[in-house]
Amino acid sequence: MAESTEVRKLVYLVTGGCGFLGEHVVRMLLQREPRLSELRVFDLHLGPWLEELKTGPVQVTAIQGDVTEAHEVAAAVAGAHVVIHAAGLVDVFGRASPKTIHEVNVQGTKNVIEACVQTGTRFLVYTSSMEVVGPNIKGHPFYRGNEDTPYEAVHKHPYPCSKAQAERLVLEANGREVRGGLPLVTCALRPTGIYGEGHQIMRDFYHQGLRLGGRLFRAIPASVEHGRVYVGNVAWMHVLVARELERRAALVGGQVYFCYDESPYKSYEDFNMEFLGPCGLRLVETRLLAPYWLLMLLAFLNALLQWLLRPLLLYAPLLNPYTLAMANTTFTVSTDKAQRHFGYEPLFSWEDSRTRTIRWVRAMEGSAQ
Ligand SMILES: NC(=O)c1ccc[n+]([C@@H]2O[C@H](COP(=O)([O-])OP(=O)(O)OC[C@H]3O[C@@H](n4cnc5c(N)ncnc54)[C@H](O)[C@@H]3O)[C@@H](O)[C@H]2O)c1
Ligand SMILES: CC(C)[C@@H](O)CC[C@@H](C)[C@H]1CC[C@H]2[C@@H]3[C@H](O)C=C4C[C@@H](O)CC[C@]4(C)[C@H]3CC[C@]12C
Repeated sequence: MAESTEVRKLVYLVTGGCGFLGEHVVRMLLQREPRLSELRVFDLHLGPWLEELKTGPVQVTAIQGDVTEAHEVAAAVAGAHVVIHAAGLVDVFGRASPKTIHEVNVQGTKNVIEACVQTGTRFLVYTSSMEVVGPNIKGHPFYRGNEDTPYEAVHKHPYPCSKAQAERLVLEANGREVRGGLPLVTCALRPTGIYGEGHQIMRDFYHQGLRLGGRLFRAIPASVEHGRVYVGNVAWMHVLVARELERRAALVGGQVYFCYDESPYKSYEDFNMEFLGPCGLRLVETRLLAPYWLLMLLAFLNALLQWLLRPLLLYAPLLNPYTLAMANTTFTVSTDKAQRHFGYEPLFSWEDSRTRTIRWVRAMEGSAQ
């Protein structure tokens, strides 16, 4: 941890700083980056909780803005030493159009890169995703793979396509000359499925279970492993790599890093039950009730219903052909690249991550009663 006597001179910008991950990154920076003089939080939707952060030694500047608007991004980036670009449209449920997903995730990232080049900001950390790699459209498993594991990363869904395009733009921008003549240093972090306080999908599963009398019905075999990572450790990896980008530019610049921790390798549903079980929900085995062909039929019916109802209302259930295929394909990582390159070690143990997440779900339970 950097010395607390260090001079406060750095300006950081976090785009998407009011999102699930973004809020944890903002709070982690305020706790663990003593060189901060100003922290700019840029988001389409600012959270009221930002106000409570304005009483500390770091100037917290809330900026309501849209990453698809180049001038708004340039104004927010100007004068920043480091940009952590976490803003994005995370949609695999058909809520947003493919065009909008592309505009936010790809054009928005282009705007951030160009703003760094035009204003002279040299360090850019991009929040990419495991989905840049897979699971691919062929359902090929990726079992305990690393950044160099060969894998046919072919996608059709707008979200993984947009994340892959954006990541490529960020990595290709590494080394570009920025205003002032020095090179831009970029890297991309690929978290697996993030969980923890504020995870909307976990909230959706919890409320679905409450509606079904405390039961959730298994749709995925327990044997299918899905990588998960605690949000606090994802935030910590962002803070750490942002700190090391300058000192280790030659090694870290232009690199990608999977982001995971000691969270156990389990199926998506079994992993969720680590938190929902202690909060009173039960996972009902449905091997005989819901064969895979029936789940596929239900998923396609959901997609058809979504299309039919779209002129009237947004129908976006958890189960659709894409989410079923994703959940049904093993995708786990095992790598020490981030540890070797910039000393990443999870800040939160599995036990601590689990306890914190259960505490959060229980707090929801209190609000749901
Ligand atoms: N949640 C996960 O499991 C996961 C896993 C890997 C990577 N990621 C990536 O992490 C990042 C954050 O994801 P999250 O889960 O916190 O999602 P989130 O939706 O909670 O946060 C995204 C934030 O970006 C903001 N945003 C959206 N469009 C914007 C725009 N046009 N201009 C400015 N701000 C905009 C949203 O308001 C939100 O606050 C995303 O880039 C996502 O692809 C998420
Ligand atoms: C209804 C059942 C089939 C249920 O098991 C569906 C689960 C499904 C909603 C999730 C299964 C895998 C999740 C994705 C994965 O964790 C990685 C992701 C990448 C990240 O960048 C964004 C979130 C996500 C796409 C995540 C979304 C929910 C799942 C599809």
